[in-house]
Amino acid sequence: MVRDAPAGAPAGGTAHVPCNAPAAGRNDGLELRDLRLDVAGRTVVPDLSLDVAPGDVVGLVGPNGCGKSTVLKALYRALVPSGGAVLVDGDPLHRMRHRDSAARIAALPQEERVELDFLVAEVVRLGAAANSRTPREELDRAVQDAMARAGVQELAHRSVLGLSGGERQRVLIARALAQRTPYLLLDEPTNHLDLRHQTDLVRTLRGTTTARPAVLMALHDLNLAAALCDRVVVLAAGRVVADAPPHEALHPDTVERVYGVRPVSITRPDTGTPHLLFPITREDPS
Ligand SMILES: Nc1ncnc2c1ncn2[C@@H]1O[C@H](COP(=O)(O)OP(=O)(O)OP(=O)(O)O)[C@@H](O)[C@H]1O
Repeated sequence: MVRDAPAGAPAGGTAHVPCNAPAAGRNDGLELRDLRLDVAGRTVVPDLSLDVAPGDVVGLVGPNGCGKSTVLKALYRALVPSGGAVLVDGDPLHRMRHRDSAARIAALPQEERVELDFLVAEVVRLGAAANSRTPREELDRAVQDAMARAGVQELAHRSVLGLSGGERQRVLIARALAQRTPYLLLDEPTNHLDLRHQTDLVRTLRGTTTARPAVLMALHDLNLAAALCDRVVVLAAGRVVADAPPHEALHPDTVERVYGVRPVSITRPDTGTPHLLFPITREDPS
């Protein structure tokens, strides 16, 4: 893997504190154009194009090893593409200074290790400070607001080293939100989260606001993807198999083709929306 530079601290935008507007004043979204991504001498993503419109919540799903995290790493600049380009509101991401891209894109990497003996509030502040476009007098408010949205206010004065897996994940989500960027990348954001905190995260990401950040996130739970996302992109072996609204992208035929498991689609009695059931049984289905 070619490393571009430290990924930088993550961040995001909030319902109460609007995310910062695009630096160039344009609002074209995130555009991945003919992206080729090589990892350890192997092409993991041969030729990928997709868009994330401002304010959209887009899910990236697919089997283990299909390239979800690799795509996100290229977008948060932990990996330099071997071909193609990423445009952020019309500007080439990989030609920007890191301080400029940190004002536009925040990230929650997968399973990030936190090894420094920092207090929770200090970690969240790293996210707020990573965005040079946030005025200094706004930093405290960005930190408090992000901690409230991620439900970590009571942990503010605890060391991150002593937290449970789910608590640590929420702190890293708060750090991403505190960056107040117009684009937010999340790699498996519900990892380690219990049911209530998963529900809270859905509310946080879907909160009604005109300044909501656009989100691109890798997810394993297809029903969560359907509930959360405006669009779902299904990847298989680094290629886009479907890119459509959830009920279309997650059609049982597509799921079976990509995962080798056929779900049953039912209609949820409470919401009237489709819900996939998977045949996990003790019987051998063959
Ligand atoms: N550091 C590395 N060295 C060698 N191969 C790597 C490295 N990182 C990723 N890969 C390979 O790249 C491919 C894509 O990995 P990636 O992490 O993007 O998959 P993913 O879709 O996010 O998978 P998962 O659902 O398991 O998280 C996999 O085959 C993986 O083994």
